[in-house]
Amino acid sequence: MKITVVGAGAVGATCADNIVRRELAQEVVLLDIKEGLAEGKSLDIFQTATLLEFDSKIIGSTNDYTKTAGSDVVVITSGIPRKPGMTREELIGINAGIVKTVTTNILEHSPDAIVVVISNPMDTMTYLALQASGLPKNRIIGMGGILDSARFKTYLSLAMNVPPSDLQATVIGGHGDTTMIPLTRLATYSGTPVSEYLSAEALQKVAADTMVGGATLTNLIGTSAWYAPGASGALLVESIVRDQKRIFPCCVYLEGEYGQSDICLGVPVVIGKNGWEKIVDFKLNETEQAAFNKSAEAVRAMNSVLASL
Ligand SMILES: NC(=O)c1ccc[n+]([C@@H]2O[C@H](COP(=O)([O-])OP(=O)(O)OC[C@H]3O[C@@H](n4cnc5c(N)ncnc54)[C@H](O)[C@@H]3O)[C@@H](O)[C@H]2O)c1
Ligand SMILES: O=C(O)C[C@H](O)C(=O)O
Repeated sequence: MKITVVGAGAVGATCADNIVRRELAQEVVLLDIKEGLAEGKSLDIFQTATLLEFDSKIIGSTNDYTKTAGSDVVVITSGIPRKPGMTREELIGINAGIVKTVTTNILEHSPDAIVVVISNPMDTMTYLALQASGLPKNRIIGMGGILDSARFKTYLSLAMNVPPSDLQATVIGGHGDTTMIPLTRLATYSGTPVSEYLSAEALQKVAADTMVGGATLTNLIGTSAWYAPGASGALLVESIVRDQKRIFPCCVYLEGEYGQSDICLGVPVVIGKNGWEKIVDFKLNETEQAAFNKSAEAVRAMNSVLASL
């Protein structure tokens, strides 16, 4: 198994680090356009092999795509992150060009790869990667919902004072401050609805905190987050390379599912060796479906900007 991570910045390097620690591939390639960055970070990460006892090799490359040839999975993290006060959507102008070029370069050398898109605005970048590549829809997966769901569980855990790993909670819709939909109705604490532990107001606050989870971190750090994003990317890759068939909310191309078409948006999917293999129907109620439709409207408006770039 061979995995490439494009972008050796904060998210890309953290994702690659998680991938080798979990031994998801014999070979991992970290690639960046900035001279020396990917080589340096890869060497640093590989020097932890004897300390952390993993048996995956990682090498770096400055924009030499021949090194990525034959990759089974490629994770795209290249692109600028937002600064405090910005939305993810404001990154479209610069990141669209980067994601398009990277997708083309990658597929030239790894035509069979499954592509995971992390660069923001992620829903639109996933749609762009699908269009630019012409790949079958199942091989393009946007990562955002896994991260947003992890944040949802974190805020629930803090509010309820219970371990995050005992919580099941999912965020669907777009990966944007106003477009994501934390499904509070379906969240459980080991099978029991969380509404039995939290008041409606408390649950509302958890949902609101989740939606601005990325912005909160960006304001605190000065740039956007990377530990949880990198780990989320690696978890998605793990389900692909180990064919685990885990159900994660991911950004995938919809053709009528959840009432939407010709759009990439976050819905629960089964992830396995073929990429996203099946869309799971959560049977949304009227309010949730209305929120999903509104989210789709916003993402569709952003997708339409692509034509003018
Ligand atoms: N989807 C998510 O859940 C999620 C989570 C966190 C961050 N992000 C997004 O991920 C992206 C990366 O964030 P970051 O914090 O790692 O930023 P960063 O600035 O630390 O790293 C980005 C890297 O991309 C590289 N790069 C730029 N153009 C390139 C090209 N053409 N080819 C190869 N490499 C190129 C840069 O040199 C840089 O090292 C941002 O767009 C950010 O918004 C998404
Ligand atoms: O918040 C951001 O801009 C980065 C990322 O999408 C996140 O949610 O952490």
